[in-house]
Amino acid sequence: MAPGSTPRASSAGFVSRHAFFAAPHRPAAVLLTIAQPQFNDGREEALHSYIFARPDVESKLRNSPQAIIQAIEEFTQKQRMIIYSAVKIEKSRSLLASMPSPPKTLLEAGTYIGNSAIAWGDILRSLNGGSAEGVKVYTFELDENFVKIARDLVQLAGLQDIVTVMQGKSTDLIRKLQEESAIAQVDVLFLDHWEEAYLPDLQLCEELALFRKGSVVLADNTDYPGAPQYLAYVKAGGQGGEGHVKYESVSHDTKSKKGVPVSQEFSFSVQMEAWS
Ligand SMILES: C[S@@+](CC[C@H](N)C(=O)[O-])C[C@H]1O[C@@H](n2cnc3c(N)ncnc32)[C@H](O)[C@@H]1O
Repeated sequence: MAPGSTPRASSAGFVSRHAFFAAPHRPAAVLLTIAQPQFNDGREEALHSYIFARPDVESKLRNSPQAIIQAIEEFTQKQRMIIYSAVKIEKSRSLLASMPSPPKTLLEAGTYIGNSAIAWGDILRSLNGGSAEGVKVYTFELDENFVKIARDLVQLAGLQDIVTVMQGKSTDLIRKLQEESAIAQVDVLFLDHWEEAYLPDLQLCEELALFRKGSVVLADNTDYPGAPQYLAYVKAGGQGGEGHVKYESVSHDTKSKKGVPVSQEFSFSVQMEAWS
């Protein structure tokens, strides 16, 4: 999609997500070589139809998160989609598996069609010995059509007891969950919505004291489309000062299908007390 054009039914945030195409720090060569993401033009409904019309939907896909993720991946070979790729999921799986205690609560900002939410549900359940007890993934999405598709896929994956798809703005929903005491602590925060919201949502989790020592924050696309303020913040270790989270942060590079390097930022809250 050309910069400046609009999707069929625009999602809130679309324009600002694409504002980076005109960002002065982006070299022109990069602008020309990276295919621009397209979404909300009917491809999400096409994915839904593709999955549910498959002859093996009941025999192979039902209650099999990994088979569903693979089916989504197969569909994306024909139609590009703005999903967290299988290679990133596997990298994240290893990272979460290395946490000293298995993560039980994960917040995801940016559900889209539910691909990564299904992966998180599957990963957390398996890291907790195959049990759904106390394991929760809350995922947030602005677009009501995407929410419906994600809920259907989560249900197909048999993860509805673990994964809750919530419609609305991530900031409002994080606050709501905390106010309703649905969450007291967050083991993993995954940021995969519009990049300008990464830092405000991270700081909201800090303000609400949702992190513990050892909580992990994963952020996708920190280099492109790019979340420069967020990156600067976590790379500096956080804002500093008494009561604030101190982060240690490392970038992981993977390559997109077209060979374009894309970066994820894995940040660990290593200290919750005063620091200087
Ligand atoms: C890159 S996609 C997420 C991909 C998804 N994690 C996956 O792997 O399938 C980003 C999604 O974030 C949603 N979004 C953007 N800003 C948001 C916000 N502030 N709150 C909730 N959802 C948001 C968009 O509508 C879009 O569907």
